[in-house]
Amino acid sequence: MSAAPLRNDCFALPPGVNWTPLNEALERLAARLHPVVESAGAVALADAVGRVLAVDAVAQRAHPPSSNSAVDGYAFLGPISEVPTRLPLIDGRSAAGVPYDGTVAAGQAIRILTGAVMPTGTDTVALDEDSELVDGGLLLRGTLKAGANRRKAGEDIQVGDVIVAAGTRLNATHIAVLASVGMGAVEVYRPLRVGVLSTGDEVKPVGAAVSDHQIYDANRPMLHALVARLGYQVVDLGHAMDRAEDVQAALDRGAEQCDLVLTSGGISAGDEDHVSRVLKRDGEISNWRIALKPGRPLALAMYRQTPVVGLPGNPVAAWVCALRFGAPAMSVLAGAGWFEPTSFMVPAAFSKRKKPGRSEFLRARMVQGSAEAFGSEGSGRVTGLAWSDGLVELDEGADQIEPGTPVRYIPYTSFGL
Ligand SMILES: Nc1nc2c(c(=O)[nH]1)N[C@H]1C(S)=C(S)[C@@H](COP(=O)(O)OP(=O)(O)OC[C@H]3O[C@@H](n4cnc5c(N)ncnc54)[C@H](O)[C@@H]3O)O[C@H]1N2
Ligand code: MOO
Repeated sequence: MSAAPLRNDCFALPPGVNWTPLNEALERLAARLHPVVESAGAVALADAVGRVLAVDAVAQRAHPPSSNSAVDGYAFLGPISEVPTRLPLIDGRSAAGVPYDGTVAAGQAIRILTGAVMPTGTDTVALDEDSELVDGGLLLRGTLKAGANRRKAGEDIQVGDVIVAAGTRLNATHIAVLASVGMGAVEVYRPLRVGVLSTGDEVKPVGAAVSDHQIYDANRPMLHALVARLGYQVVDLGHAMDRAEDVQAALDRGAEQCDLVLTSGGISAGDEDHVSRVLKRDGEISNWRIALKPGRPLALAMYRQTPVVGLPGNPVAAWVCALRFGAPAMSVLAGAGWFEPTSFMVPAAFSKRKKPGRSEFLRARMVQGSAEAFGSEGSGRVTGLAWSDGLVELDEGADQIEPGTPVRYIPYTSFGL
């Protein structure tokens, strides 16, 4: 079954909306999107990491499947309330994978190893370290509650439990849970196909011969790496010159091959901003004027039924917008739902005067519990990207930041990186 496409007017702004606060813009975007991928059927667990679960995974087996010992020691019927207590040891033992198939009478004990099934008649285990063996019997000098050191059957997972919910992007921890109940395959969505397009007459691909008036394309490799790391299928739409035909041809390919297209550059109101122009002419574009630095010019458009996120050309602005808007948007389209990145209030290790009335993102990194900010806020300074391990998000109201002022730090890992 194929998923419904987004509506053409899905990014339209209400009349009269001018500068939109960041949080409002994010809420509005979250509300406009829905999943566009369909189930890809079952994939083997070994191939499932990074994929998004399409249906709830329901346990067909309990975990643990039977009561077993958490420790190496001696099993018997508890409790032990009077000390010292002597219990005769029976001949036999229960080991992991080799259960004891007899019954242990009340008042007797049996050797047991970690992970071994509790023999019939036992419910309690004394640790080796708390046990003394005297004349072939077990001598206990401490009391023990009934059930001590025993893991009950099904205490972790019961048959019928939803162990991983639909919409979860599977990581190693989910794989462990699924494997623990023997699920060898899971039903996942097909990966989201994300097109990446660079624009601009001055932009040349890495490897090309360049003159001083030209720059290497940093955004496309950056966005490729980001999209791939987030678990999506990258579709390289290449680079378009500042000509409507070029941009249109690239967007046409994007609309045919992708669920979403990320472009960079050419979206402000300049003479050569052909991305905006083509999207306006042949699609439905909405220039979201977000009260945000960097990343003011963010264009959201529908082009031949395909959403297009027009990122600013400056690499730092493209990065910030791709993370803060792009990553949660792609997550919704891919079936994994919108997310707000986990953030931490930490003391600033820097001073800054900020214009109130807009949100700002600084490239930041944590050093000894405080957030340092990159020395320059220039949106073309790519070195600050690699220097940083996250962003500091300053809200609209913030004005003067001093060392020690609490600021919101968002590690890059919070975006799924
Ligand atoms: N009069 C105004 N001019 C500008 C404004 C404004 O509000 N009024 N905003 C500035 C801001 S902020 C940004 S960000 C840029 C955004 O403009 P575009 O998205 O149209 O981007 P371009 O003009 O095409 O490029 C901006 C900058 O980035 C470089 N670039 C572009 N693509 C790449 C790439 N793939 N790899 C590396 N660098 C790239 C490009 O050479 C420019 O230097 O507009 C400002 N102007
Ligand atoms: O989006 Mo622009 O970079 O604010 O630098």
